[in-house]
Amino acid sequence: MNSKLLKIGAIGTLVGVTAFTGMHYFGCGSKPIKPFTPIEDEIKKPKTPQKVGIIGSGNWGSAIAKIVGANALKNPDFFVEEVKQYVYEEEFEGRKLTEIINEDHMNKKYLPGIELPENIVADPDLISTVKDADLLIFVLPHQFVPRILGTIKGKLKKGVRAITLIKGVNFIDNKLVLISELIEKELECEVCSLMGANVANEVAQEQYCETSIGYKNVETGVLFWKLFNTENFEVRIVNDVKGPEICGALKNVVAIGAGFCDGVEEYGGNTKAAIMRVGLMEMKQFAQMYYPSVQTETFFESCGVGDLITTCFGGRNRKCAEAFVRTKKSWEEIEKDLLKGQKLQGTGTAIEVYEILKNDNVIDKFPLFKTIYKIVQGKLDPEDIVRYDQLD
Ligand SMILES: NC(=O)c1ccc[n+]([C@@H]2O[C@H](COP(=O)([O-])OP(=O)(O)OC[C@H]3O[C@@H](n4cnc5c(N)ncnc54)[C@H](O)[C@@H]3O)[C@@H](O)[C@H]2O)c1
Ligand SMILES: O=P(O)(O)OC[C@H](O)CO
Repeated sequence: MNSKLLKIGAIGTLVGVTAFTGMHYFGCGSKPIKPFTPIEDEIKKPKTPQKVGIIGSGNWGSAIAKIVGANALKNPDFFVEEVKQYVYEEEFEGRKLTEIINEDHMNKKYLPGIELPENIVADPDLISTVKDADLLIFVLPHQFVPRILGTIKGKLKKGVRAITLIKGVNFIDNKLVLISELIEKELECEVCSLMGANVANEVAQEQYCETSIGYKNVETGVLFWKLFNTENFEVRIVNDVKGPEICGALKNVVAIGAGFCDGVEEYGGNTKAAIMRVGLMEMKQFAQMYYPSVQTETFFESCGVGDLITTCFGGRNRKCAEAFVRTKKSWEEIEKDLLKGQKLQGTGTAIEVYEILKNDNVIDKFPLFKTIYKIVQGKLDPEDIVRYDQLD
């Protein structure tokens, strides 16, 4: 990875956007602010150090705990040292997972081999994890979110702010509902999003990468930047919460299509590139159809094209979809065999997205999403992935 080149590019962009966002800490009217990297020395300290709570402790939850724990330790004026992490309790190798994390400082089930900072405290009690938190990080498979929100509703500190790292959407009462919308409605709090080209194991190994934080109020976006940004995990912030979130969910569907492509002998890199290009177009069309405020720039950030590329080459969705073609096993068996307790998100999202589009009578405008859904359901063959525009 030529990180030097990337950094020179980032500095150039910074010089450009600093002029544009010169007033970013003072507010700048209703016009969206272009994506930018905050200037560390200009970041205002919060009145009191903020207590952080993490909800989720899977593969990504653990990788992010490593970053957040280290940044909390490094910035005592901004954050309380102890960071609690809600862990869905289970036994692993004859011990409780919370005990393993707190004694060995490693999540041996979901992120083996990576040391966690000692200020990360695993807690099997959801309420005790969140009740004193000023900043809440949601990082768990999207199917568990409604139950979690029901449990913590009404039990949080006044003024709590949240960020979602969850790549998924909900289909509730025949309507598309984003995770950020669900959190905002249930908890009545401000919500940001963090999405990017971030395969958890690579982030945890401190390989250089970028990510995007979507914010509504710039002060909150900048505070979360401080919590997540590191030398090897470079965050840019975008004045668009929903755009990154929709990209994060939909790229999982395209990744399933890319995996189908990898599983069919006759298809190679060019074929996969075609699926990715059309997938990106459908992602943008979907996002802007449902949320016209989603900005075109968002698709050129790490959360857009960056994440699409990494996920179609190195992600779990891609891997499982390839295995679906090659082994002919069920999705449940593949998830169990290949992911060892981690959760496959793209198949569920392919179904949810299809139901939303079908319900709104616009499914024919999304031929690739429709074809991926049908292959997931066994109604079309994987070879049909390239015939997305010729099928009913
Ligand atoms: N893993 C990655 O590389 C990666 C990177 C970026 C974003 N994401 C996204 O982050 C989110 C979380 O993914 P992850 O990789 O941390 O999780 P994961 O796939 O490792 O999922 C397993 C997690 O689910 C928990 N769980 C199982 N049953 C549960 C239940 N009934 N209630 C509550 N929790 C339960 C497990 O304890 C574990 O923490 C997903 O939306 C994913 O798309 C993942
Ligand atoms: O492994 P996947 O397919 O869930 O993708 C992981 C990340 O979302 C890549 O950014």
